[in-house]
Amino acid sequence: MTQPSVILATASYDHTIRFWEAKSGRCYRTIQYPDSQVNRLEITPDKRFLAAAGNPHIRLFDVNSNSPHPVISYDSHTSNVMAVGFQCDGNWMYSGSEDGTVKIWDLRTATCQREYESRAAVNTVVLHPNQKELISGDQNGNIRVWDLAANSCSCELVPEVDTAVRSLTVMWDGSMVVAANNRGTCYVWRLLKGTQTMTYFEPLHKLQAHDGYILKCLLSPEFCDPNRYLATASSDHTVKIWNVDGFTLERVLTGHQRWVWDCVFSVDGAYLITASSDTTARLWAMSNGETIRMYQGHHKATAYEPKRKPVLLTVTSHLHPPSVLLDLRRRRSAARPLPSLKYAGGSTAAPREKKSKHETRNLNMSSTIGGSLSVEFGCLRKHEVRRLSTRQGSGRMLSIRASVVSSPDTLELSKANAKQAEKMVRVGVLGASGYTGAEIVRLLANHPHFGITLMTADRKAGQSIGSVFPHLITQDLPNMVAVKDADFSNVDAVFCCLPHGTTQEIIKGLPKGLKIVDLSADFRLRDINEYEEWYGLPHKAPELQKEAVYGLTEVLRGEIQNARLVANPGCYPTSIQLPLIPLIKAHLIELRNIIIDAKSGVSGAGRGAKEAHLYTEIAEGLHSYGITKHRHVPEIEQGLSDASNSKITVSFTPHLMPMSRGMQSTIYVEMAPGVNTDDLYEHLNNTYQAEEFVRLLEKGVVPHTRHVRGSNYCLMNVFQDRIPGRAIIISVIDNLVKGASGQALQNLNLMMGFPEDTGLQYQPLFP
Ligand SMILES: NC(=O)C1=CN([C@@H]2O[C@H](COP(=O)(O)OP(=O)(O)OC[C@H]3O[C@@H](n4cnc5c(N)ncnc54)[C@H](OP(=O)(O)O)[C@@H]3O)[C@@H](O)[C@H]2O)C=CC1
Ligand SMILES: CC(=O)N[C@@H](CCC(=O)OP(=O)(O)O)C(=O)O
Repeated sequence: MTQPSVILATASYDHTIRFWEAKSGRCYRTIQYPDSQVNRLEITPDKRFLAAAGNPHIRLFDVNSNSPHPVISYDSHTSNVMAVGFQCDGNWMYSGSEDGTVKIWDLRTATCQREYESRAAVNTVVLHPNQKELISGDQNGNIRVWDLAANSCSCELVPEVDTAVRSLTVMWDGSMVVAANNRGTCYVWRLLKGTQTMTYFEPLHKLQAHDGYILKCLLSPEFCDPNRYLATASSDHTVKIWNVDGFTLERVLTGHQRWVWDCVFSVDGAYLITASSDTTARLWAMSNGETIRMYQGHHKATAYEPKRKPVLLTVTSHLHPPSVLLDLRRRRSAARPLPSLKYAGGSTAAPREKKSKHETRNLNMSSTIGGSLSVEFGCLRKHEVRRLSTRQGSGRMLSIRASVVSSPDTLELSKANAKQAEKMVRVGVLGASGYTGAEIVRLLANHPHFGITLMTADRKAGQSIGSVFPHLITQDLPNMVAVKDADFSNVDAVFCCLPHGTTQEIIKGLPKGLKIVDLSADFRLRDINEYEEWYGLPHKAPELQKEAVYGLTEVLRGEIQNARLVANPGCYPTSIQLPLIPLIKAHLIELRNIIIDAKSGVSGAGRGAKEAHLYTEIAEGLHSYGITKHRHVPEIEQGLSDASNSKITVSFTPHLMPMSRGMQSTIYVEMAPGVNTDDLYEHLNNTYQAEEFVRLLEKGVVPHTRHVRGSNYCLMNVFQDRIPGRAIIISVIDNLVKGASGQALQNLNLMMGFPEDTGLQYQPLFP
């Protein structure tokens, strides 16, 4: 699909996001956002995705698809997300929330890489065009500058004590910043480059722009130059356009019937789009201030919202008039503040000094760059760098500043520094003498933050890892001990690589503070009766089952991040659910007649000696087993049924292949009426294009197990069946990596707040 040159999207408290044809005013796509209001929209710099900030998620939608589902969700805020934006090359995303934090996210893995704690609800965040400083404004009236290189708060400004800062905007060339507040006032600072990376704020102007609240302020884009404008959208139903040269009023845009919440310039600055709680968005010509088009379709607040809460509209756009074919890398963000309950007579709504309309005041402020106090401006200026707490990853306090590399562009931890600065996560491997345990040891050999302090075995207790697995002889690790002799005082997290049936009691006995990834099947089935039926064993830890989170990373990332106990999926279920869940969620395939023909390497059965796994029984042939009765059936059906909200029954036949590792699932499905294999391909491609480990091959290319050997990848593809209306999906993984230890490590990375691919960047071993 070709990239649209015009993107205009709005969202509202009516729980929908709408895409509009800018010229005709037609709404051509509506996305439901069922579980929250949408506070804020932003388009990625490559214009492929739309970020929608809700409560408490940020979700990324594909601009070019018709999918109602997000491509990825960013889930660690705990309250309304009020601001979202992107680094200019789209390497990372930032956000601000009513939970009082500003976060930086790895776009692809959805992990929070940094967290800065403000002391009040964050209403607005902007990124300085130098890409090195985030500026946030909060409900208590504080403006804070977060120096990304130093990883600290480098400056605090309080233009008006206890008056919420609703919106911030930075000039495209980084020369000026404007803050707008609840009293209708704009504060303007000239930005000056300091001796190091730090920017200095020189008070420049105070503008009493509106009598009501200013809900959004926005400086015009680069291609407006040499004319420079400031737009201020207000609760007084108007938008005012100010000439930045002297801050004189250029024009007043009137027409909206209620509060104007948001506005955004077209790329060339010739148009402004506004969004109002009168449920309309409007396109205005900057040349004469007239409405050119109205966008109508949003509704009043839904039953979800408290009565009388205003309908809030937010807008984002990439409006490219055909004559303008310039790439705008520094397009300004379309930040939009939310209503606050404090508006209704709260402390922030103190009586205002009555001023003449349009009055501007040049306060002739001190030009001292490092001045500690500018009384005229009513603003405290702290040149002393203040260290507010910062966090690395989701929740891990970073106590040592030097542990962050100086390159704010990549925001990656310097491995060397991080090792020095941070405590290693001490990992226990229960069942290290088995296949999946040994695979964990192999993967952790290159992990910068995880170190093994404990390993257990049963028959092989007392032995060294090198004696049991000579390929791991180089690993300087403690000898394996029996579980009963294990000392967990030296352990932060555990991989449990034990046979099912033995695991529940062992995990129940572990110290409560440990993070646990269980590779066995003991906590995968939510329904304990189902576990007992399929595994023929009583469940020994039903209370723990309630807290266990199923660890299919790409599907349940948000839950996994916050989990203490993760039930790592089975290998067959991983290879099957990864392609089927997105297709089911998008209603692209029928829920009946799903037939799965799956093949596994023999290591899938573990290292224990069994007659059926002798070379003579396995070699030179194919061995079907567990027909209709395999214990992965309820696990597969649980995941697919969750995706469809209805009970799904599958036909699943596993086979043993004469190979040591690898797994292929060949899945036969019926497509929904009107759907073809291109639709399935497109949807899977969209779903997984931002994923590191799940990849759709080029059309027609067949996935083979030999192409994932030793790696954490899942490769898949879709083929047209000869029977009309049916499709064949092939998915391959390495059963010991993505099917077990690799996915387990991906999950523990998430649980400990590290990028989820840490220690997993092995390319497949081929041939
Ligand atoms: N192999 C695979 O591809 C996959 C496996 N899994 C699951 O991961 C878990 C581990 O599998 P895998 O590594 O293949 O199994 P293995 O049989 O290779 O290893 C089992 C491990 O558990 C130890 N162990 C066995 N019985 C006990 C016991 N009663 N108490 C304490 N420790 C015990 C063994 O010690 P010792 O060797 O000293 O006797 C060994 O370290 C299983 O639940 C399996 O179903 C999940 C996905 C894929
Ligand atoms: C080849 C082979 O025997 N494979 C195993 C599945 C491996 C796996 O994922 O087992 P868990 O569900 O116990 O974790 C089996 O079919 O039982």
